[in-house]
Amino acid sequence: MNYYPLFLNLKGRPVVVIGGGAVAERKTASLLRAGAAITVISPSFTPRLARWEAEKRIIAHHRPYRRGDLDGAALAFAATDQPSVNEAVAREGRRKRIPFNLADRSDSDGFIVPAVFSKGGMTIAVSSGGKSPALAKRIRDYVKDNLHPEEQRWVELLAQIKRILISKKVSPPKRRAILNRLAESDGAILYRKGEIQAANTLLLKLSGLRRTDLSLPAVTSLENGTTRGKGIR
Ligand SMILES: C[C@@]1(CC(=O)O)C2=NC(=C\c3[nH]c(c(CCC(=O)O)c3CC(=O)O)Cc3[nH]c(c(CC(=O)O)c3CCC(=O)O)/C=C3\N/C(=C\2)[C@@H](CCC(=O)O)[C@]3(C)CC(=O)O)/[C@H]1CCC(=O)O
Ligand SMILES: NC(=O)c1ccc[n+]([C@@H]2O[C@H](COP(=O)([O-])OP(=O)(O)OC[C@H]3O[C@@H](n4cnc5c(N)ncnc54)[C@H](O)[C@@H]3O)[C@@H](O)[C@H]2O)c1
Repeated sequence: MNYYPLFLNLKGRPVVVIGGGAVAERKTASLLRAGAAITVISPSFTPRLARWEAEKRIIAHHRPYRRGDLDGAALAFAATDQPSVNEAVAREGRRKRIPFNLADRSDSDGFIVPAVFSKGGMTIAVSSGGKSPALAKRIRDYVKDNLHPEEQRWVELLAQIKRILISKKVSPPKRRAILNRLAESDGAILYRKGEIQAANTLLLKLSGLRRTDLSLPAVTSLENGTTRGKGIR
């Protein structure tokens, strides 16, 4: 199945999780990271879910799912060990046009959740489309292990440059060309090796910006990290 990948802003949005076991706990953990307003409904809860309830990080209803539980939800997750209950949640989602996730199906007509790694401004999401979640997890771990911390600084730097180019009203095609050139360059590798001067020269050359344009905190903060040298001036 070719699912459509996207990144949702769930900050403050109501999300319902049906089930209180290991899988519900994992889905809830990632929903908490996204800042969703989470209600978990289940007769039993893992210790971690119970702790989140005690800490008021989630709302918990200690009872089985019943029709109507999805009312007002932006998203719903069915993660019980009862296929008939999960299917009932899906039916309610379909009827009310609330996107739903079925944890016990690999060919869901709802949405599926990828294996995710997120740090700094970069998120890596890997999906096998339901074929092998274990493999998606392994590939995510491989990318994670090979993503150098300097890459995360590089993202911040490119974000700064993008904002400067927009504020200077550089035309969109020119902006795109500059930012693609920078993303494809060896800049991150040079910073990683501590070759700050060479990296700065490359960055200024490719961006077409002047040194004075880049006297921004996120850029100069390169001086404070693992890299040595004088940073950008
Ligand atoms: C990525 C991750 C995200 C998350 O859940 O947060 C996720 N599963 C993870 C782990 C994992 N899941 C399973 C194993 C055991 C090994 C294996 O089976 O491979 C492991 C590995 C482990 O536990 O170590 C078993 C399993 N999973 C599903 C079924 C039903 C079925 O296949 O029929 C069964 C059989 C149940 C049974 O045997 O009864 C179904 C789904 N699991 C998905 C996502 C969606 C597809 C994503 C995709 O393919 O891209 C989908 C379709 C629906 C959904 O849940 O969204 C998360 C990584 C967590 C992390 O980040 O570390
Ligand atoms: N998607 C995945 O990543 C993945 C991974 C492993 C297993 N699974 C599937 O997900 C299911 C759940 O896995 P688990 O390890 O969390 O199981 P679990 O046994 O730890 O938890 C099941 C939870 O469902 C709750 N529940 C049972 N009936 C309910 C009802 N009527 N209303 C609300 N909650 C109810 C139980 O109280 C319990 O909290 C498995 O049966 C399996 O099919 C999915």
